[in-house]
Amino acid sequence: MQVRDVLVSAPGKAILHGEHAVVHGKVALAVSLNLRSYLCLKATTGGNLCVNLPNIDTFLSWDLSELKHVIPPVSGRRDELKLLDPDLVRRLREFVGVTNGNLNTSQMATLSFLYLYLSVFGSGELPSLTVSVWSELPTGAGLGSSAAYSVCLAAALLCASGAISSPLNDWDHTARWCQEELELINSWAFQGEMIIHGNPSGVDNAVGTWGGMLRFLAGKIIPLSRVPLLRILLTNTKVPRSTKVLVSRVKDKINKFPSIMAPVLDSVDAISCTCEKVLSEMTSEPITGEHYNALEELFDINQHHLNVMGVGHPALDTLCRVTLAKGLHSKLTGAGGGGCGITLLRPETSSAVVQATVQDLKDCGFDCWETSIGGPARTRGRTRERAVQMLRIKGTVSMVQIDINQWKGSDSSHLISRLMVFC
Ligand SMILES: Nc1ncnc2c1ncn2[C@@H]1O[C@H](COP(=O)(O)OP(=O)(O)OP(=O)(O)O)[C@@H](O)[C@H]1O
Ligand SMILES: C[C@@](O)(CCO)CC(=O)[O-]
Ligand SMILES: [Mg+2]
Repeated sequence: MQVRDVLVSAPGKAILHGEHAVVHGKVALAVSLNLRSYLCLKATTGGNLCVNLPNIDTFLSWDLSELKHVIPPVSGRRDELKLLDPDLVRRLREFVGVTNGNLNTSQMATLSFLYLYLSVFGSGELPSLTVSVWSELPTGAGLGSSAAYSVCLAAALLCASGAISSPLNDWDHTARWCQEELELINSWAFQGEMIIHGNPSGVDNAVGTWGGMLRFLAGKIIPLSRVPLLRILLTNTKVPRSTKVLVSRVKDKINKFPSIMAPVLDSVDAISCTCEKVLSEMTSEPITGEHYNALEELFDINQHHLNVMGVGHPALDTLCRVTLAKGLHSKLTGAGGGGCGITLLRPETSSAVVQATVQDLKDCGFDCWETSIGGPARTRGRTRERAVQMLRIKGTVSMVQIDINQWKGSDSSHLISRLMVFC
């Protein structure tokens, strides 16, 4: 089978409000980050499937003749993408040698890769490929690394199989797919997330696919086009955690104390809706200190709720305390239990205060960096450099032209060069 070489990229995300509650049908607000994952897929002739995942030290190769036996006898192309094919999952778990018990980092990534590969190509001839994924995102830290990985896999495999087009745009050296193709990528990425998370809401893969800021409610995705550009600090406490474990911990708590937890989830829902309203006001009227006061208070209230849900961590408490000492407000982002937190910076926050806060957080052993989220949706009518920069911020899943020279001088050139080592 003839497949095309593909290089794709998808962004990570930060959740402003609604993590965990969104799994239980409440509103979440999430936004893409200018940190991305990159995937290079190359057709080969060796009759095998190779995967290189340098972020998690995983380098594997299988004979296609062995892999063919994993495909269930009645497997065909599935249009219902809301559930996993249990037979294929069971066979793959046997194939990777984990029939029961939890999968480790490498096994989860491998299983979701093989699941998507066999689902996309399983009804025809299996192509010989090398797939390499490299990410700027910390793995398993709350910034949507699993979703960016799944979105890249879905986009590249669908594109290589011819199920979606491979549009390329000379103007900014990236290309995006049409709405229908993005929906297909998103639903396949959701399958990858199901293998990694167990019970994902779908918010992370939606941001990885569409980028920008989204309101997500029970699978319904509403892009928020009118949002202000916000300065934030992202802090990685470096405490390892697993989204799957944390999501199931919250579920257990809800089952144990339904009447106590239901109002907490309702309150988080109201926080997301209130935040959305404040953000919208900030684009339609002059921004005042009151807007920032409200955003800060919403961070504080939500952080308390997340502690009540049992997904806090002493390192996250430290983050909140250290930033508050400088007058800044923080909350965890993503699944919590460690991982990353987000700190809101006000327009008047001086660079001296930012630098001192970053230093204090680094002194706690954390990684910390300033970035921005939100901002206007348009990327047209800008210089190429500005467009590339905006794309990294707004960041839909996109196809990237493989000619590295064209990226010289852009932020991404060194990343793509590193990725090419594996291609
Ligand atoms: N660059 C990568 N290469 C291979 N696998 C990855 C990569 N990034 C993430 N993964 C897979 O995703 C898993 C981490 O997913 P998890 O959902 O726990 O964290 P996250 O997505 O970073 O955080 P959150 O879901 O809170 O946003 C890893 O154990 C690994 O299996
Ligand atoms: C914790 C969670 O709400 C967000 C993880 O980034 C899980 C999910 O929505 O799938
Ligand atoms: Mg995840």
